[in-house]
Amino acid sequence: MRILTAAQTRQADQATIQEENSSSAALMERAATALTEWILARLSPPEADPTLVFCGPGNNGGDGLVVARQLHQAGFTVQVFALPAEGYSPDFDANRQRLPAGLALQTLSAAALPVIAPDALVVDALFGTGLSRPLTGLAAAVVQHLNQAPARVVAVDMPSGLLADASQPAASPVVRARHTVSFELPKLAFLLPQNAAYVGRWHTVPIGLSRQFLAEVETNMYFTDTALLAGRLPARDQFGHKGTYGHALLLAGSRGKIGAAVLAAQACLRSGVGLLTVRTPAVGYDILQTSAPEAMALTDPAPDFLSELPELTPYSAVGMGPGIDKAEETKHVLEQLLRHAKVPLVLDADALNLLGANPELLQLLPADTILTPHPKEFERLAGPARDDYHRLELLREFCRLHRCYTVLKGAHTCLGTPAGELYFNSTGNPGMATGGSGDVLTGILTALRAQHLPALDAALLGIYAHGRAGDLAARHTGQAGLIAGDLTRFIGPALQELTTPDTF
Ligand SMILES: NC(=O)C1=CN([C@@H]2O[C@H](COP(=O)(O)OP(=O)(O)OC[C@H]3O[C@@H](n4cnc5c(N)ncnc54)[C@H](O)[C@@H]3O)[C@@H](O)[C@H]2O)[C@@H](O)CC1
Ligand SMILES: Nc1ncnc2c1ncn2[C@@H]1O[C@H](COP(=O)(O)OP(=O)(O)O)[C@@H](O)[C@H]1O
Ligand SMILES: [K+]
Repeated sequence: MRILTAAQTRQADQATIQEENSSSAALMERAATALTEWILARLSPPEADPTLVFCGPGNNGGDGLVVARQLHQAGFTVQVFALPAEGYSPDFDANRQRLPAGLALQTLSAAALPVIAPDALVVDALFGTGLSRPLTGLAAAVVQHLNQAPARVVAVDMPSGLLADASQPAASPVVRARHTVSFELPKLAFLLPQNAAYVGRWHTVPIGLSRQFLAEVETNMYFTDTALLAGRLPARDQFGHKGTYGHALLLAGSRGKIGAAVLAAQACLRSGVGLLTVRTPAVGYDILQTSAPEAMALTDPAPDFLSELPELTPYSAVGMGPGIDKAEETKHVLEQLLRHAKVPLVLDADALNLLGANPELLQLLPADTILTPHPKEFERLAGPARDDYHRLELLREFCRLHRCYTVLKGAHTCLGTPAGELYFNSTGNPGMATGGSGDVLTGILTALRAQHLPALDAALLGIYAHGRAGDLAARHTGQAGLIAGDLTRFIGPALQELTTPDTF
């Protein structure tokens, strides 16, 4: 699905209203009803007693008024408050009129902010996508009051004070929500680690925005879901043989880190590759042959680290990095690889650190190479970022400049493309924050590239399947108990879910 800016979200509302020949009040009623239902599905009136709804002067506040009315009608003990303002949006005013007699709208004042009991439910409907400047005065005081209260906060559309798609002004307070319930699509702000403390757990509820608008709106940001992946992974050919599915080469491992080579090898084998050869230093020979007997071992003459690039002609893709070292000889191997490879490359870990330490090598990067840095490795490649938004700018620029696909790993791994698109991943869990998870991803990506998938398809499918394998594995192990080797068992089922079914 697409990720829209705040301005595009307003356009989506307008397009929907026009297409349906309805009104903004009708859309507000629908959006707020979806939110009320979200609450009703989770809490009964005694579990949210009292419920305090805080409304701002715009349509976010209007949503709050509708939610207050509906929860009151559903038997909740509701109190509803509004910020004083010179003017309120027309739909706010209309919904103020619709408040039932037993539910008076109270105007907030700095001198008498309402007491919030620990077991209260707070609905934050102060500001949404219309926030236009930093919060000051009473609005800022109310946000701070909510943040000091021990109660659970559900934010409507956005935690108030947070911008949907740009960095926060430093001194502006932001509501720290337990849950943020947004309409139809996630906002960019939800996907960035720096906002996690404000957004809490985020959810989207469908409100029937125009399908046509959402399919056609120009954007370069996407949230990767199964719809976006449909048709990208072909079913296996009935008469396919091991030659059909490519021959991958992994350059991996050093003394003490042969495990990284094993993990990448097992992941590669589980991702459908026809043949796999693994080049490790000599110390890795017995280990690899024992723990991944399906792979061919091609050992380097050096005992402890990679020192020579093997002949590349047999291979249809090469992955380099898991567990290698930053030895001068290994840098030479990387340089030779970049100069001579005629097949797709995947670079990870110390291959990236070697690139960062020797930026002249970046000029040799073949087009469509996939790089898989975590944020620290990315910093070594592209320099320090001021914040998460700036890091995305650096990512776009880096991919454009080097015509590469860069997988910036994290909770919502972000794939940058040479065309300037950003794809945020939707699968995975914190159980995957464990040594070796990244090695598994390199194995998957190398296998998909070896099978002749285009770089974009391989990266999108590989990142998604890696996270999905983590989600499937965690059902058995729990998040804390998950280790990288568990991921390899579930890559097959994850890829199977994404495989294009045979149609009649
Ligand atoms: N598709 C959607 O996303 C829908 C969105 N709706 C709601 O509409 C909201 C957007 O409504 P609006 O555009 O009216 O915007 P908001 O209600 O988010 O805020 C705008 C109001 O706040 C004031 N304001 C902005 N920054 C301020 C500041 N720093 N200090 C004090 N006042 C400030 C503005 O003057 C204006 O009155 C969404 O967040 C959502 O809750 C729904 O009602 C309908 C569907
Ligand atoms: N909180 C999380 N939620 C989802 N995925 C995560 C989370 N933490 C880590 N991951 C995933 O686990 C992998 C970790 O890779 P990396 O940092 O290279 O680890 P290593 O070098 O130990 O293999 C990445 O693909 C990342 O996206
Ligand atoms: K809000």
